[in-house]
Amino acid sequence: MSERVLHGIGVSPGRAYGPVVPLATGSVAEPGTEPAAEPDAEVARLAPAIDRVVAELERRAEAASGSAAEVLSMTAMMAGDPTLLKHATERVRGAGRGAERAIWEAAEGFAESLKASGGYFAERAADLYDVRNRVVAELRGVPQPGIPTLTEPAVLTAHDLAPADTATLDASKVLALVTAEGGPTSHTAILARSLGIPAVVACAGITEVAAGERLLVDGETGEARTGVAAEDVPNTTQLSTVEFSGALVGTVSLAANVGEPTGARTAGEVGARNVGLLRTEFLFEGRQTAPTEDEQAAAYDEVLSVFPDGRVVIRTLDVGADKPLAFVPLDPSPNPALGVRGLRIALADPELLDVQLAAIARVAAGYSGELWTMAPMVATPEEARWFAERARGHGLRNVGVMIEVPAAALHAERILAEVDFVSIGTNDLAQYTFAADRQSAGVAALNDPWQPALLSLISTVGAAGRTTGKPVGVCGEAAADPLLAAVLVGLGVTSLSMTPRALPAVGAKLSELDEPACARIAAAALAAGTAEGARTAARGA
Ligand SMILES: C=C(OP(=O)(O)O)C(=O)O
Ligand SMILES: [Mg+2]
Repeated sequence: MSERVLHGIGVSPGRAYGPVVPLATGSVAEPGTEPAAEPDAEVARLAPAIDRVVAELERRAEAASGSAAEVLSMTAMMAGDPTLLKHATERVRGAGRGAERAIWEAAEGFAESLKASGGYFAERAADLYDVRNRVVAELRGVPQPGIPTLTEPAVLTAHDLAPADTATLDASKVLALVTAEGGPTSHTAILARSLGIPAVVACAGITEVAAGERLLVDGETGEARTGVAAEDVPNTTQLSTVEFSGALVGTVSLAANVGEPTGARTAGEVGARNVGLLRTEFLFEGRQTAPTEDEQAAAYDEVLSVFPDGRVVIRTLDVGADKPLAFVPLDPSPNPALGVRGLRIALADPELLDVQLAAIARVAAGYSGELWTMAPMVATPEEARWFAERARGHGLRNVGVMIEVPAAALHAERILAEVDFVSIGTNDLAQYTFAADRQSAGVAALNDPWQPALLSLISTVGAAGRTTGKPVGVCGEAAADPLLAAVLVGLGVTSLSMTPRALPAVGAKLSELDEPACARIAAAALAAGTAEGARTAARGA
């Protein structure tokens, strides 16, 4: 077992160790150029094969959610683009190609022009090759390519991953992804980050690593190492629970994001002792009437019982025109992210909020830990005061708001004068800062939490926390990136809440660092001009 280090670009943080399963997806044999005997018959085969591919991709999009669904819908649109069929048809009629060869060449032509455009467009070429391979498989009457069902946890390696494959990965079995192609804004990278799977792209030589060989992958440094014996694997990759010893972690509280009671149990199993964000939408969605105070109290109690001595931050309802509820009358908004959502619903009709606050106050009274309550989508100090008065009126203490609108970040100090704490939602703060829909893969690079402008706003909020002596949390996806977590601490953030599976890696990273180190790393990232530059500068510092 020789030790070899392969270098790529780390695009989704975390370390993993396990056996390699190479993917042969995409390796559809190239069709020959022999002339078609009956051009009309060949042309007639094209449209139905393309339609079946579009249908399959749409089916997968419906089964997926979030950015995975978005990516799959985009690929389905690419497949259904009439120009693809038109160019393939021309190749049958003009050059006498068979249907398989015709679609192959038509897709190749498009892929070449995408590659020539560079950047984001070049990375879409992988999507187009996936479409091509699927259509060829359909024409041959064989199953469309896809990821095999994994029987044990494995590191998946591939030349490149098709979005349709990445989107349907079983995150519980895939330890890490390593591809020879791709870039930081490729779909593989976007989806791996959203699934919390460590990933390395542009890793030359990875396809030569044999099936079954053990690979140690670092999604932050971009290293993939072969020949490492299990007993030599650094501790962090073996952590199954949140354990850390360093001084810094003691001063920064780490917590889990939870979206429902089963999520609370999973968080408890990996050792989380606090919940920094309990999303309460699960109680309200898919029903005809609002949940009663009793129903809500029972659900909150179930979550609290997993963290008897911890701190749980409950966020009040955060829905809007994008996720309408049967019992909340809302005007259909042409631009739902900018419409009536989050606290704005409560401002228009406080009844729903009052029932929720009453339920929270009831469980707070019997809870042995600390229960904090916060409101989403707050834009002004006035709104923060309105919420705080209402929550305190129900007897709640520790009342805060989320900072996810740039206006709130800019006036964080005035907001902190009204409430006991704030928690930064970096997912929405990025979306509103860059005017870039967080659901849209097409603008994912702008929603990169390393963007220096986003870091500037977080720094304003961190400074406000230091001035007022009040806690500043981060509960967006940014907190789950170990190096970025260090930046956030350096910017003045005092608690980090994240998907439970990220806790061991973030805990391990912070335990290596002290406050001056975090401050240095943060200063380096803040001074950078681009997200990539901020990553590189932070790593260097
Ligand atoms: C944590 C956040 O809230 P959500 O993802 O639920 O909008 C956020 O916006 O960063
Ligand atoms: Mg949000």
